[in-house]
Amino acid sequence: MKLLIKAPAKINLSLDVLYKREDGYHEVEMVMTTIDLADRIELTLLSEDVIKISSQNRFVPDDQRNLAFQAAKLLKDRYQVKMGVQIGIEKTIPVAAGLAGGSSDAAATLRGLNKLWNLQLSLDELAEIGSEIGSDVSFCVYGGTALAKGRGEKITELPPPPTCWIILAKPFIGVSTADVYRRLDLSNVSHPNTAEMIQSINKGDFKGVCENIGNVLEDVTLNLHPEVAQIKDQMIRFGADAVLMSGSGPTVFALVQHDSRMNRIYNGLRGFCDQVFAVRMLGERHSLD
Ligand SMILES: C[C@](O)(CO)[C@H](O)COP(=O)(O)OP(=O)(O)OC[C@H]1O[C@@H](n2ccc(N)nc2=O)[C@H](O)[C@@H]1O
Ligand SMILES: Nc1ncnc2c1ncn2[C@@H]1O[C@H](COP(=O)(O)OP(=O)(O)OP(=O)(O)O)[C@@H](O)[C@H]1O
Repeated sequence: MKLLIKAPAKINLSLDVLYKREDGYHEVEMVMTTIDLADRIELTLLSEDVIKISSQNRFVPDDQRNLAFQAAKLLKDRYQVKMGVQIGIEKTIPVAAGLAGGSSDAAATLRGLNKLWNLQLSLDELAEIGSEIGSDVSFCVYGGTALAKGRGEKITELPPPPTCWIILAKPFIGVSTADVYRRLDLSNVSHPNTAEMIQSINKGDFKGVCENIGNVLEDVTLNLHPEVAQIKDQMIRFGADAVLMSGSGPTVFALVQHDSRMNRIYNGLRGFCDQVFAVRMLGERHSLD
């Protein structure tokens, strides 16, 4: 038996850090949404008690360091599953880019194995298990649009944001999330207005969404990698309605409603960056069927 599951990337429409916690993590408030840029996970049921993993991408570990492997191991141990699985990962989401690629692969593996191993767990139960793998995994289990609190694992569903294009531009660098959080100086940040962002989404107010996007991690990565600021400037010059870095970066995204401007930004950035994508938001949550 074989299952093919999509693992979509996320962007952070807003990312606020409230304080550093005693456990070393940061207490966050983030508005996140899934986008139509996805890895493909192929799960094949094995009768032997083993987890095998493979990926063509040389930046993706093909052993227990892979977050999808960790997801399978966690489910297997917790529910004493005696069957095995072969996990094949076809990567489209850029790696170490602020788009939660590894987290989404792990979340898709949880959703898929729930079916393949007939575990009959709810999305809430899968999200709780996912939180043990990484802070973004719970959100990726649900997908759609949500407010994420705690260290990222406390999820409240939001309606889909107003329709627009998302143009993603990834510079020729990767970023370590732990390093960016470590360098964050909370005495010197300008906090996004999360409540206004949520209100704008609830009202379907595109202008409000554009006015309230913000990410406290952006300046940290911008200082480390000035090319991120250059990409932002170019997107604004080409007519973006709003521009922000996603997560800990370095990927930058533009929101734009007009097709002609989308084309201008997309064509203007191609060649200048490592990878450029023009995609839509997915809007809806994942279902378990
Ligand atoms: C930047 C974001 O991607 C935004 O969505 C997330 O906050 C990070 O999510 P993630 O990559 O799944 O994070 P994890 O794998 O749990 O943590 C990586 C490292 O980031 C730091 N970290 C992460 C989340 C958080 N709320 N506070 C932190 O300080 C910790 O040093 C941790 O060791
Ligand atoms: N399935 C996977 N896909 C990609 N990277 C993975 C995977 N599993 C583990 N990794 C490791 O995780 C690191 C971060 O990769 P990932 O693409 O998840 O970063 P990210 O998009 O910045 O994550 P986030 O936005 O959640 O902080 C990679 O350098 C890689 O070594």
